[in-house]
Amino acid sequence: MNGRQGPPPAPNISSTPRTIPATPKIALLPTPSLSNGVHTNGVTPNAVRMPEERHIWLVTGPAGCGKSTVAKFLADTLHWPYIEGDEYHPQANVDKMSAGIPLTDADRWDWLTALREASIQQLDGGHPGVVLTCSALKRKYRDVIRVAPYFIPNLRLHFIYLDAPEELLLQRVLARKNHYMGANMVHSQFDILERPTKDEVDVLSVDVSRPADVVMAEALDRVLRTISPETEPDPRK
Ligand SMILES: Nc1ncnc2c1ncn2[C@@H]1O[C@H](COP(=O)(O)OP(=O)(O)O)[C@@H](O)[C@H]1O
Ligand SMILES: O=C(O)[C@H](O)[C@@H](O)[C@H](O)[C@H](O)COP(=O)(O)O
Repeated sequence: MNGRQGPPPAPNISSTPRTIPATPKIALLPTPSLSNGVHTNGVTPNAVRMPEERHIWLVTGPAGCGKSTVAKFLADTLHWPYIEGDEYHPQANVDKMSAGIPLTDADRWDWLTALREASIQQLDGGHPGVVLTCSALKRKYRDVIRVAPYFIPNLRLHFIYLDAPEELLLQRVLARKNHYMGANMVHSQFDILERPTKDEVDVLSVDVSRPADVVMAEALDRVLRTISPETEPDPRK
């Protein structure tokens, strides 16, 4: 985010074959039988109308992995709101990080719930999806965000984990200026990092040791492949 040395080049996505979903639509579900099995002289209840799926895409990984870079690109391309996690820290957290002191679990809980609530608010406002950045270094932090579907019907939560070795991210943070996260914080993040495990099936992992345009194009492609089923015409209509 702040202090980036100019944005990386926009990726070449002209070959991306998928259609970008626009606004949420209402899906018609098959007409159900009444729960007591009674059919009313051939008259069936009106089709049940359910909102189509909505999405939170959470871009995760340690400082310098490219969360802001990738998330802004996804949000711009999909025309979805973008929530920059760094902007939701209370001042006390920012002061701590600026002084090179790693946050504790206790420092992070309110921040994580604030990010979850901000995402829900955007979806409540009518957006079909939202892109959020948050390092979400531990599984239990990701689990805080995983509560979101409790509050929003038909919400699907997805993580994009931006994967790169510590030495590479250290170089990127060293080159980044004017950000409260100094390079001295990178090691502490890797110290506590719990990489998403295979059973976290809502996580896509992207290798970010490649150039930014390649990374952004791959992230977009994988997002579109994940959400595209509901953009295809519903054969029941
Ligand atoms: N794939 C990449 N290759 C090279 N530099 C990158 C890449 N992705 C991001 N950067 C640069 O690395 C720095 C950190 O990226 P940023 O998006 O701020 O990461 P984060 O939000 O995860 O801390 C920025 O200067 C950014 O321009
Ligand atoms: O751009 C960055 O350097 C990171 O995104 C960074 O700002 C940070 O990771 C968190 O906002 C702090 O919280 P954590 O210590 O939980 O990562």
